[in-house]
Amino acid sequence: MSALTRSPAWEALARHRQDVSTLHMRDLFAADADRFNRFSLEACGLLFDYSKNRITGETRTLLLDLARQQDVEGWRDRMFAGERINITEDRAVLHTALRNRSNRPVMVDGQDVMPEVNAVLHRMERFVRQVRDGAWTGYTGHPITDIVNIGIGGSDLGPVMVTEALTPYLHPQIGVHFVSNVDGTHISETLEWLDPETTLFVIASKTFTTQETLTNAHTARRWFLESAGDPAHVAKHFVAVSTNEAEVRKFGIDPTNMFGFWDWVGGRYSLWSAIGLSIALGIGMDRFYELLAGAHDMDEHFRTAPLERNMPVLMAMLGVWYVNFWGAKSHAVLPYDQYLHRFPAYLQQLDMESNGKTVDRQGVRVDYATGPVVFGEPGTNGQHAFYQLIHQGTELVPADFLAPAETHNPVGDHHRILLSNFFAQPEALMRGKTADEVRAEMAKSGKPAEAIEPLVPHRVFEGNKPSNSILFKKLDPHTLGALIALYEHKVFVQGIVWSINSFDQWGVELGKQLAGKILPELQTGPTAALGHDSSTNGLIGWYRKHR
Ligand SMILES: O=P(O)(O)OC[C@H]1O[C@H](O)[C@H](O)[C@@H](O)[C@@H]1O
Repeated sequence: MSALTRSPAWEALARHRQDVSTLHMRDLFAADADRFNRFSLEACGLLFDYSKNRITGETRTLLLDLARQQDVEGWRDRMFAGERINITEDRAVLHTALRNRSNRPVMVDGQDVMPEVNAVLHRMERFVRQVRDGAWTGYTGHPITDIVNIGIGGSDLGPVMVTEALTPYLHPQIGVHFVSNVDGTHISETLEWLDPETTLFVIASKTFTTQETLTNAHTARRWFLESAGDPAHVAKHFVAVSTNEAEVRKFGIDPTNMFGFWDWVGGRYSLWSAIGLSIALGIGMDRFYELLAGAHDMDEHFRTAPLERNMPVLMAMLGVWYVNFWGAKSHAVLPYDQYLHRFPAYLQQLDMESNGKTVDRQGVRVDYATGPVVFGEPGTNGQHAFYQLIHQGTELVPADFLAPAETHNPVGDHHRILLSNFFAQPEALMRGKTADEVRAEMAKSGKPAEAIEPLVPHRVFEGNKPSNSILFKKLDPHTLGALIALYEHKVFVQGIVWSINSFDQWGVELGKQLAGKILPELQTGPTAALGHDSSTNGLIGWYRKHR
């Protein structure tokens, strides 16, 4: 047994789990009119209601005991202080420095990184202003009308999610597009509508060695040069965001057109760095600073609030409660805001790439579950698709519901209807419907009792399904920044509790290596020998015959 599962705080929670196994939230609410006040808090413009969880006051105390036992506060302070907590890559973890609007010095190896962070922000600011004002022109002298961000993973999901979320703030004359997939369809369909004379490509890659991104970038350059002819024009139409100047040069982008960042920024935490350039080009630098300020507010809350009132910590510990003590394998994120339609996809990388680990920081296999499968869709769409399983399936699926009080698009009754669903679903999940309630309801139809009875089990909802509700005034840059940082810190806290390193992603490598080996095999004739398992050989063989 691992030290964690033998630890006093863990064992106390395991015992407590038995004590509360028969409690129903319906009864907890009935017994305590003040439950909402006791289990909700507001910070950074977000209202976080966690009263619809299978918890009592004692559960919260015991969960926070576990957080303290695992030294969440110590690790948090070490992260903010720039210690090399990413031990497998020997790196600091400092995305918080990128949005450190207080400018308090942040030291890495004895040097304050804030002057460098601010210098890049200022360069971005100048460039963003030029492009948005039409002062930066293409090779024929026309202003830029379209930005294409080419990147993948952290160099795509953050920028695309934020740009979609902040659509109401986008420049009316500049379109922002994202190409990530190496499937030629993605770039072909994007370029189809664009004019090389007025298109600016942002090649976003921390390493500048990612196969998908470089393949797409080369295709974009070929497409551009078909019209522009002279490679000297590339300078007006291609900029790079990277930590790797040598590779940027090799690709043919002048370092004066490169925006840098640092190895202490993880890919999935990089939207706050120059990787956010496409966001800033879309919404403008002032709005980008508001996004950073929202995240910084959440950083300050996370850093200073006592654990009992600390939103990311509470959220994280509720996740631990379900994953480790109730056997939940998944977690749903359900934004009732169409602009947040890529938020679940973004969180999949943030959460699953960070905490999808089987060994602890010492390299020892863990004997407890780590990160859940994260999924989600905007409400109300999900309600008409997969909510059935959350309501009546055998799996326990804790869910986060998110919604703005105010909409950017006040058309007719839409927002009230949307919000009525946002309020109804968590209530329904919590309350459920008893057999007697089903009978009473069905009796109103005048059906005889013997016809009703066989149908009753199908219509019973057990209820007691946990959810968090997050409400905010309006989805603006500041609020979005706070919301993203909330989830970042949630994932961090969980990684600390599980004693894993949330900041590497070695799991991604094996597939990359094998793809590299297979690529040349796809170019050879149909009978060339293959050295894989019979399934992979069979699949490649079929492809060779049918291509
Ligand atoms: O920014 P890049 O170096 O191109 O990396 C892009 C992405 O690919 C990698 O495989 C990692 O799994 C991601 O964490 C990363 O964000």
